Amino acid sequence: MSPPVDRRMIELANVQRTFKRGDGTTVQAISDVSLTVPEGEFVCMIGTSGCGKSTLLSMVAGLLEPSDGSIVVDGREIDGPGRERGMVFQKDSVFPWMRVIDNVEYGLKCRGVPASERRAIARTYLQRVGLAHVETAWPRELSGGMLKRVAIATVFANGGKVLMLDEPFGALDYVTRHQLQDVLLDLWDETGGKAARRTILFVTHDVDEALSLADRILVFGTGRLVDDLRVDAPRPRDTDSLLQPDMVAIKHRLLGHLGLERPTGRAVARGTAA
Ligand SMILES: Nc1ncnc2c1ncn2[C@@H]1O[C@H](COP(=O)(O)OP(=O)(O)OP(=O)(O)O)[C@@H](O)[C@H]1O
Repeated sequence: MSPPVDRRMIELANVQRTFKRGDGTTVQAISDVSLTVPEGEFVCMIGTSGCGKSTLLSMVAGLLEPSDGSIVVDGREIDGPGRERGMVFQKDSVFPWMRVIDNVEYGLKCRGVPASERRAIARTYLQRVGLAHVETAWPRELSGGMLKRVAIATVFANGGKVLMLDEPFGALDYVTRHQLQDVLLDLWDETGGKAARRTILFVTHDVDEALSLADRILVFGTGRLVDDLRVDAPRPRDTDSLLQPDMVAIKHRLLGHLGLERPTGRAVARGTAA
C-alpha cells in the first residue's frame, strides 16, 4: 500500500511584497517565495533582522496583501484574516481591558459559540497553560510569561488550524522561554497524534529554539527562502539531543546563514568576525 499523501495546509506561489517608504523609495520585503507546508507540520522561520519573516507571516495571516503571487490555506486562496488562522504577535496579544478568561473566550464569543461551551473551552486551555488559578485576573496583574501563556491559550482555544507566532518568546528570560516552548509543544501535540495537529509557523531569531521546536526550519535572507531544513530528532529534545551530530550539523548550517560561523566551523559572536 502506498503511504498516505500529506495534506497541503499552506501553499505559497511566487509571493512578493513591496512597501513604499516615507521617503518615496520602495523596498522589496519579499521577492519570490514559493513553498508548501503540510498539515500538522511545526515550521520555524529564521533569518537576519529585516529579511521579511514578519511580512510573510502577516501575509499568511491575511493582515497584509501580497503585491503578487497567491497564498492558499486549507485549499482556499485567502483574501484577508480567517478563523482557520490565528496569530500571536511579538508584543501584546492580550486585551488589557478584559479579564484573562474573557480574553481566551473572545474569539469564540465573536463566532457565536454559546457561553457555557466557550467558557468550558477557555477553562480547558487555561488549565493546559497552567493559568487556571488566574482566570478572573486582569492582564496588568500578570507577568510577561503569564501574558504569553494567555496569548497561547487564546490562539489554541480559537480552534485555528494554522497558528502563526511571531517571535513570541523573544523578550522572555531563559527559564520562562524554555517553559513556554514546552507548553507550546504540549498543546501542539494535545491529542498525542490521534487527531491532526495544528500547522504552526513560528518566527524566531534563536537557533536553539528552532532546533528544539521544529519539524522543519525555513531560512530567509533578504526576501528570499535560502534554505529548507528538516529536523527529524524525536521530541522532547533535551540538551543531549541538541548535541547529537546531525543536530550540531544543522546548527552550524543555520549559524552560517546568519553570518555567525567562521569557515573553520567555529561560531563567533555577532560583529566580531574578521
Ligand atoms: N509597513 C512597512 N513600510 C515600509 N517598509 C516596511 C514595512 N514593513 C516592513 N518593511 C520593510 O520590509 C523589510 C522586511 O521587514 P520585516 O519586518 O518583515 O523583517 P523581519 O525579518 O521580520 O525583521 P525582524 O527579524 O527584525 O523582525 C524591512 O526592510 C522593513 O524595513
